[in-house]
Amino acid sequence: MTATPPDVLRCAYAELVVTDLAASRAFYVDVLGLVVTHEDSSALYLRAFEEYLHHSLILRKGPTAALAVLAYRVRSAADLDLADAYYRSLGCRVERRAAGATRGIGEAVRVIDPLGFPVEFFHEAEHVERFTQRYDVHGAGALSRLDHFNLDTPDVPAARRYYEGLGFRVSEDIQDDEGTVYAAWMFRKPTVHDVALTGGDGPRLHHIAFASHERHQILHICDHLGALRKPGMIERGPGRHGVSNAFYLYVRDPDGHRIEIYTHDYYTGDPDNPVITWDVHDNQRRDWWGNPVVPSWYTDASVVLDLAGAVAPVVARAEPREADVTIGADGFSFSAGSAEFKLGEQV
Ligand SMILES: O=C1C=CC(S(=O)(=O)O)=CC1(O)O
Ligand SMILES: [Ca+2]
Ligand SMILES: [Fe+2]
Repeated sequence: MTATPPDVLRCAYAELVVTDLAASRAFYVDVLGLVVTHEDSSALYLRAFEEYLHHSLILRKGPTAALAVLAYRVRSAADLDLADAYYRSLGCRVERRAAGATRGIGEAVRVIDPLGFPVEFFHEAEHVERFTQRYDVHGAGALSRLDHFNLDTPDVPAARRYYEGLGFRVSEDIQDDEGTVYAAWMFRKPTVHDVALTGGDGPRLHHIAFASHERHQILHICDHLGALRKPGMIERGPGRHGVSNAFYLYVRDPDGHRIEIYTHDYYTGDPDNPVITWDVHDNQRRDWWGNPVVPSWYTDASVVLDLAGAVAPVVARAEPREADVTIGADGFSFSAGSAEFKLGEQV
């Protein structure tokens, strides 16, 4: 009999290993405006303005830039035993962590999931001041909350089945007419996604996304990076996504970790929420305006650690790669079903 999965509420925090804590602090606090809940010589605990749990991002100093853990909040403490049994039934490495093993987080279950990612499930967490209306401390680029994780994984259908087993539903995906699946977006909270599965060499972290309330906050972050003479930290965008319809920006932190800033997408909470499937050749799927996707967006991602802190081996994607097959918003462009042809940069 299949074990009962934990009741996942949402993506809740990530821990990134960074090689220069001061440089990272300058980026995440001074440019992105995240609030410092706690800091010491080895780590920064950060949150966005609408968040009242201790943190949604930990930056920990270390020798190799990597993802240390992705954490999902579960509905109750009872879900920790369900998580423990569920992952043991899947044959995964499982660790129980006492309250406080991670500052601000209660008892937790940490696993290496079937896709090779370090994932934690927790319920209890320390509450701190929620800065929703502390407009006196919001900067012009204020971020409201953590929105999603995007994961590079070689076999998207297998990853989709694994997350469906956890009760996640698909909101959108990208396929071709041979049935190859290039990416899928899946949710527990009623938005487009808590996790996106991007077909690629993995396990690797493609990005972590924070939501802002307005497009002007995204534009301010771009202007701020320009003022710092650091436009190279802007990797892709600003623009309007086809998938999710969110206004977006991708930036690269001092270690190359990718962070997306993402304005609100759309509500997905009804049981009959329609799934949107995009053709991989539709040049509006990744950018509604048909702008090319920079090659680094397809190639670069952060390695992940195992429970002992070693870098996990990366498995190459066997299926076709999106950047190789599409002439959509990644190079030469045409809109699905139309003769319009727009020359872009060839990948
Ligand atoms: O959050 C996202 C929503 C949409 C897209 S896409 O580039 O429009 O496919 C990418 C993304 O996964 O980062
Ligand atoms: Ca651009
Ligand atoms: Fe994203």
